[in-house]
Amino acid sequence: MSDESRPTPAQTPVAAVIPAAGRGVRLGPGAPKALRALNGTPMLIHAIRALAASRHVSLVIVVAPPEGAAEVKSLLDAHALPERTDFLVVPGGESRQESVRLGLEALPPRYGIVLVHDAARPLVPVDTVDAVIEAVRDGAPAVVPALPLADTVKEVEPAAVAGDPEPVVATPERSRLRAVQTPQGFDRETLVRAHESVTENVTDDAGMVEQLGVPVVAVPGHEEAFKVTRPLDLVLAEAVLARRRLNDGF
Ligand SMILES: Nc1ccn([C@@H]2O[C@H](COP(=O)(O)OP(=O)(O)OP(=O)(O)O)[C@@H](O)[C@H]2O)c(=O)n1
Ligand SMILES: C[C@](O)(CO)[C@H](O)COP(=O)(O)O
Repeated sequence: MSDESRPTPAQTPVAAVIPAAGRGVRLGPGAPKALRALNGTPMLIHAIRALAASRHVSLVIVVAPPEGAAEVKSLLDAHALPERTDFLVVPGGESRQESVRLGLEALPPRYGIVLVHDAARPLVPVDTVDAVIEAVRDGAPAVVPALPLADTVKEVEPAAVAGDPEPVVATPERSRLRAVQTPQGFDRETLVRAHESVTENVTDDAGMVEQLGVPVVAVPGHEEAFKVTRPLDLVLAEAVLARRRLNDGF
């Protein structure tokens, strides 16, 4: 692409990949986590709406449970979603990492900025999404939303048997630690390179970019962007939705 036809950072199209192929084992028995309801609407639909609420996001790629792509397509057809956003559904893989990679493989060439957002973080506010996009547009190759910790964190020697006492080996300085959320935002080339070259198991996409030696920056996250992981998180998510309804006056 010549310099003249290359989009400026402010024009670079933004796509979001939403990995939604996990089972949700920690949530307990039931449908795949992303398809479970929050106030009557599937968690995945909340997450899609949260990303599509950003006027910068013009494509959302949903990575569905491997056998559930048709069901997810029907769900998208059955729920009101912004008309200015395009949607694609692809089947996911065995791990989050593989699901994100499969989502990236479906990404059309014109998208230069990619967000990766857990379906399990259905309530992320649009201001957080936009803050991540803005930091990438300002030149950061990888951006994570992050919050300071409320708890003191200990590093332990993990017990061989769950529940056994674990020797504490270190106490990292809490003021330097952050709990990292999604959406994480990337310059497309950087994220694709990370997924092509990093094979170790990592728990987030920014961790893969760090392994390339590329800098990652953190911007303020939001307490409502928490991850629905265990049953108590469902209670909290429904309480947040109830509070939003009250605040919105309906
Ligand atoms: N093979 C997988 C595993 C996870 N995910 C997605 O990655 C996100 C974060 O994962 P997590 O919250 O751990 O979800 P699960 O893997 O479903 O949870 P659990 O570990 O309790 O089974 C979720 O949106 C989940 O659907 C995915 O797309 N493909
Ligand atoms: C990507 C993530 O949400 C950042 O906090 C998190 O690492 C996902 O971890 P999980 O164990 O796969 O839920």
